[in-house]
Amino acid sequence: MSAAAASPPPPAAAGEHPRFHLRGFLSPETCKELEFVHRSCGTAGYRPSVVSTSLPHLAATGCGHLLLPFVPVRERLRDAVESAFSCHFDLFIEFTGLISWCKGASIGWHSDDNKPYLRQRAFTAVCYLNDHGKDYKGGILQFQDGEPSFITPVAGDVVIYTADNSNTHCVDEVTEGERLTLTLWFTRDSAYDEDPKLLSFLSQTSLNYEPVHQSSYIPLPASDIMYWFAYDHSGFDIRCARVHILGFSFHTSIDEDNKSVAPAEDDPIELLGKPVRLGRGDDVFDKVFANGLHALQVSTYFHFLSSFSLQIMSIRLQ
Ligand SMILES: O=C(O)CCC(=O)C(=O)O
Ligand SMILES: [Fe+2]
Repeated sequence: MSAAAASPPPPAAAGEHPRFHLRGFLSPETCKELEFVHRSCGTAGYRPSVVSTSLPHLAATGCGHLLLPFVPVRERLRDAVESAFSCHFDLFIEFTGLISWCKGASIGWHSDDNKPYLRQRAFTAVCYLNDHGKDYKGGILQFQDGEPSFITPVAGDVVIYTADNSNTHCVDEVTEGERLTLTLWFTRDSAYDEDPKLLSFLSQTSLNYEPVHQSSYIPLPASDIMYWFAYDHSGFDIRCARVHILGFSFHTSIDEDNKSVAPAEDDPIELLGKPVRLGRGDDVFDKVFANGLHALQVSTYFHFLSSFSLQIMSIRLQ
C-alpha cells in the first residue's frame, strides 16, 4: 500500500466563493488502489449511469479489510479542509464514497446542501482518480460564479469547496469512458459522523460471520436493495447489465439439489435475490452464489484482478 503524496496545506479560504484546487494530492498508486476497491465492490449508484462504493457498504458486506486505504486519505482530506476553511478540530466526515460516472452521467446546477436531508453538509472534497481526456470525455466540473470557474479532472487532484449556494456547480455529461472520483462530505454536526456507523457495521459483520468467511477475502452478499434502472419506459437490472459486460450470464437452479439450471433473464429482480450460478458461453460453473449481487461482486473482483495483473506484467516487462 503506498503512502499518499505529501502536499502543503492550502491557504485559508477567503472571498465569496471559497474553493481550492489541490494538485497532486493523491499519489498515482493510491488512485489505483481506490480504483481496485471500486472495481471489486461497486454497486448500484444513487443516480442512473452512476456506480458507487460507500464505506458502510464495504463494512456491511464483510470487506472491512478494503477500508484500510481510505483511512490515511480521509484524515489528510479532513486536515486540508479544516486548514483551508479555518475550522480546526471542528469537522466530522459525513459520507465517503467512490463514484464512477459512466457514459450519460451528469448533474445539473446545484449546491451540495440543497435538500432538507443534506442541510448538515458544510464542505465537499472531490478527489479525481482518473484523467479527463485519457480515460473519458466530458465530465468537467463547472462553478456558476468565482474562480476557478471549472476543473478539468486529473488523477490525484482534489477540489474542496463549501457545500452552500456560494458554490453552485454542475458536472457536464460524460460522453465516453468512465469518470472515477472519491467524494467526501464534511459536517460540523456529530450526529451525522460516518465513523460510528462504520464501527457498528464492522462489529456486526465480525459477530455474525463465521471466521472461515472472514478469512476468504471474497465479498459477502450485500442486502438486496434497488438495482433497477428505469430507462425509456422500461429499464434494466444493473446486476444483469454488469455481469453481461464481463462476459457472464446468471443462471438459477430449477431443482432442489442445484443440478439443473436455467438462464435467469426473465424476472431478474425476483430470481437474482436467490442463489444463482454464473455461466460463460455454453458452460455453467458449479459454484452457487448467495444471490446475483454476490456473483457480480466476485466476477468483478476476478475480472479486475486479471486485468490489473496484466497491467502490472506489461509495466514490469517494459
Ligand atoms: O464529481 C464532481 O466533480 C462533483 C460531483 C458533485 O457535484 C456531487 O456529487 O454533488
Ligand atoms: Fe455537487
